[in-house]
Amino acid sequence: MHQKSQQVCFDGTIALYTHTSDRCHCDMNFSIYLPPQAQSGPVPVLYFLSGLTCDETNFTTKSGVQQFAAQHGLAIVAPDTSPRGTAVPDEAEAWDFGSGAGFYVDATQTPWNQHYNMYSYITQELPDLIAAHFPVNAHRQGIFGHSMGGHGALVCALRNPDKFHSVSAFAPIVAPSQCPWGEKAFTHYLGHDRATWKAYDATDLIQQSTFPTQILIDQGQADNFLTNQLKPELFEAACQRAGQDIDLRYRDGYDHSYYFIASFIAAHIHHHATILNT
Ligand SMILES: N[C@@H](CCC(=O)N[C@@H](CS)C(=O)NCC(=O)O)C(=O)O
Repeated sequence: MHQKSQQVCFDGTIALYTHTSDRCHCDMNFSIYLPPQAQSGPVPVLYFLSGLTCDETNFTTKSGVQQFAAQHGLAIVAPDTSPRGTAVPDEAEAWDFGSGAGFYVDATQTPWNQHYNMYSYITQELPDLIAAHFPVNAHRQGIFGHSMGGHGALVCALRNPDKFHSVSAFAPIVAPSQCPWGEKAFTHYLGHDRATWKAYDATDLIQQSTFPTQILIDQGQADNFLTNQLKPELFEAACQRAGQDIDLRYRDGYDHSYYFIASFIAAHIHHHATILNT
């Protein structure tokens, strides 16, 4: 593991790292914010999964999360959104598939299956690496994300409630099997058999088992992707059928951007801190 940069921020540190991933068979990048409380002992850790076209720096530089992570004493880890590198297959002309669009699945189809193993990277390899090298309490982990990363956060949490105790999302893709972004990605990564998609679809998963703590979702009503890609109403209805506690907040006038995320990041950090710090 190699540290590429480190800077002081709100009396903690924000750093960028690269490491060789066993699961993705390439070098992977992540950022980690350690709050000031980490100087005197392990702190809870919150994973943030970004959306299409992003890398490990979008959330770190645009959301303003550090101020609130410092207040509540949470470490924040933001990984890249896909494997990358000259040996990693990509579709250079597509921004919604390949590099920057790993969709947080373990691909089963060639040529994607060798490197595009983001699900097991996020749920196993990365938390193990973070726990081994940083002052975090691996028994107090949460996860959240934006858009494709909101989908990733919901799936990772719903499938691993023993590992992730809190979950929230900004403008998540809640039903990837029922939207163009998800159908394109899943067809290539997972193949044409839609039965295999269910393990990566939050709206399917919530009908099998609920999550022990409330799911918080913020969604801008001026988001260009709301009606044809994100469809939060599908997840909300499935949660109601399953008896899942969900707080879906529609935000008048907000779009899909990091300005929207920055506007509501404080409430998301508070949500996670309330669960992880008790
Ligand atoms: N490239 C797309 C937009 C992609 C997009 O909105 N990506 C979101 C996540 S789904 C994002 O976070 N982009 C990076 C950024 O705003 O920093 C377009 O031109 O319509």
